Amino acid sequence: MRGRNSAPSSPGHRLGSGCVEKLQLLPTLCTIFTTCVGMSGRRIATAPYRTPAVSLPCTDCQRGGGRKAEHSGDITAVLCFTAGADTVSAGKLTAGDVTDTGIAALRLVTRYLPWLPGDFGIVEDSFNDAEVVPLIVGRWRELCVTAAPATTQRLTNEVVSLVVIVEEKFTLREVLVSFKSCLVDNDEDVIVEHYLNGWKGLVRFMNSLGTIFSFVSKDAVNKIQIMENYLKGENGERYRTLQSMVEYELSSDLVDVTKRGSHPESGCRTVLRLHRALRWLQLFLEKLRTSSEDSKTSTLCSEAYNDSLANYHPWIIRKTATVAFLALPARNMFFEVMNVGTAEDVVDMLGEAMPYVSKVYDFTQELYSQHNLLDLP
Ligand SMILES: CCCCCCCC/C=C\CCCCCCCC(=O)N[C@@H](COP(=O)(O)O)[C@H](O)/C=C/CCCCCCCCCCCCC
Repeated sequence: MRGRNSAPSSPGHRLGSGCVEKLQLLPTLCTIFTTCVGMSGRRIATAPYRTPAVSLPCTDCQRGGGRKAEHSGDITAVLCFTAGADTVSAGKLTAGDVTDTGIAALRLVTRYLPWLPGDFGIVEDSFNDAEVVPLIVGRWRELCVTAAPATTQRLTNEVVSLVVIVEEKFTLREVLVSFKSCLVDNDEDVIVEHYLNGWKGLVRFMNSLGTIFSFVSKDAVNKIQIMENYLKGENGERYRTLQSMVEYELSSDLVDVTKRGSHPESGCRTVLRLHRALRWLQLFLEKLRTSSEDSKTSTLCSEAYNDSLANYHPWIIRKTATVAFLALPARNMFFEVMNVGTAEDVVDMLGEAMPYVSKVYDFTQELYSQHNLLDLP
């Protein structure tokens, strides 16, 4: 388990080779299968981690009451624990931090700390690699750290820290704002940080649809994390915009151009993967916007996928994605999760958002095309 000062690692690093990553699709396929045929005993809810409000007394910062109002409303909460180590810094938390010890502690907490809001029995299910990664990329806060109420001492001698991570409900508006604000210099450049924020918002949306898409969000989170590591690194300034990133990486020979070699996770390559996914998003959102009330989101999503991302994915991923799309909620429910208002409001907001998403896509496409980067391995 990592402590406060340990460096974050991407899930990809921990998994090792691509083969291992592909193997990880098997549990997803099983989940999809059991969900679809109703054999799992519990269907995946559309918003499994939502709780109505947070009212955590924080004996460390003493701000429990003050934050109560701030956090009222629909939220997503996840508990994480460190055993015998210093507090897990929220910003440094990765899936690797959640161990069997954490799960055991969670069981104890749900039994002994009745003041914790929400149904954490459900959250417990999310304590595995596939689930925790997406949940930590949202906008969350450390609410209650260390020195939890006396009852904590009944947990176990080992558990010394309790971190409560709260994620606010997704709203399409924040994604719109991110994609809008990432365009600079008369739409001639894209700020990487805001671009990633847009993706983080989308990943949160996807997470709220249930665990079935965790294999997708895991990959997206991995790529977001790679880019954030560059931004935080010593050459972070070079990664501030897409233009500067491309210029820097190409001029410093940091891109594997023909086959994967010494730079398998270059910024250029990583953004290219997200960029291709942005095309899918563009097509999907446009289909959603112009769809009729009885349109099937799974069909819209599938069509958008087949016309974009599918061209770059191997058979196993295409099949897995296609089956997962079947679990997408109906159009009205889908719109509801966007948290914008009525269906008309969603359509209006999509109309407002689309030009920005398109501008970001077009700019990136042009930049990559100019530098022959559209086929990076
Ligand atoms: C405003 C709300 C409406 C739309 C909400 C959409 C939310 C979508 C959020 C994230 C989209 C996922 C982005 C996926 C990035 C995939 C990048 C990629 O192609 N990766 C593959 C190649 O990477 P390397 O191996 O070369 O490093 C990787 O192999 C992919 C693995 C995962 C499968 C990706 C399937 C993509 C399906 C996209 C549809 C998501 C469905 C969400 C439904 C709302």
